[in-house]
Amino acid sequence: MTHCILIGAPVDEGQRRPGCLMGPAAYRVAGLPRTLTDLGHTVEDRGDVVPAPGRGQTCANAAVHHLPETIAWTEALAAAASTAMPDGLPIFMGGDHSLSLGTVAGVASHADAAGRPLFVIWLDAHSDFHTVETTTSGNLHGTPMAYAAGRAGFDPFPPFPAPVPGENICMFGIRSVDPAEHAALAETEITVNDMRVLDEQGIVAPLRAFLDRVRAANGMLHVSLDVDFLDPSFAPAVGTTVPGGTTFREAHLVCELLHESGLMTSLDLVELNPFLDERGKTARAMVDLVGSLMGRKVFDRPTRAF
Ligand SMILES: NC(=[NH2+])NCCC[C@H](N)C(=O)O
Ligand SMILES: [Mn+2]
Ligand SMILES: [Mn+2]
Repeated sequence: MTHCILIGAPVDEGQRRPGCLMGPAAYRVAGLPRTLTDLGHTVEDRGDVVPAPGRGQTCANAAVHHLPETIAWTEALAAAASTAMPDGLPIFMGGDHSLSLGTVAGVASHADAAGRPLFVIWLDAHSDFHTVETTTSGNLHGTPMAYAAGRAGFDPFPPFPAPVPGENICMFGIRSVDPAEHAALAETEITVNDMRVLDEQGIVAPLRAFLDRVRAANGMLHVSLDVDFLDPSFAPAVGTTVPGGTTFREAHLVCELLHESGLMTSLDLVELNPFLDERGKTARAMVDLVGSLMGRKVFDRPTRAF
């Protein structure tokens, strides 16, 4: 039994397709709280985070939009995350992926204070490894992984509290990487399990290899699940669809293995844009995946000893 803390993060400023701000409401309507209580967990809904007004920060990259608002979200969500961590498992209901600038910062400062290493698994079509200086779209939802890894180029932001070492980061499902991200990733120890790796090796071996490392280090594990990790055929409600995503079964297998590991300590659900959905099917698919992440299975089998 886990105490689940729902935190709404209606962030829309990190991209240009309005609608992600409706995400937290869609998760509630699609039955996220009930799914968790049916699995025997307790649920506390802390409502939606409200950021302070933006303070007018600027940067040299003219493409960047909504910088002050995104910094305000980052500060508010980092505070909400570090406050929630000692109380249970925070589940951040987004909101676009720029919300992870804040959630991972808050989780990282908690892990640092607890003296435990933080690991991050990034379930996404994109690497989100731009900085404020390198993004060409100017959409800051393309930057949170670089911020968490401690890349330079985030001057207007608060310094990231305890940068996550590249060895502790695993990207999964990747199939869209911009040239500047590619060059920067090549300089890191980050594991990039792109779709080619998953096509060749399947889900289980690469995921278990990472989870074994988290366990061996007694690490905390932040899971960041972007809707576009999923194939758009069953999860269309996202502004940045990329064909060739994980199938329904592959995505559930990822979630089942994460649950079996018992390692997840915080979760982001990001990029759901209910305005682009078809009768709530993507919201429901995401809620079902959280069910698998939190212990729903078809049959109980003895879990593999890690
Ligand atoms: N969280 C996301 N969906 N990110 C998509 C980023 C796409 C592209 N790399 C950009 O920077 O604009
Ligand atoms: Mn993303
Ligand atoms: Mn993405």
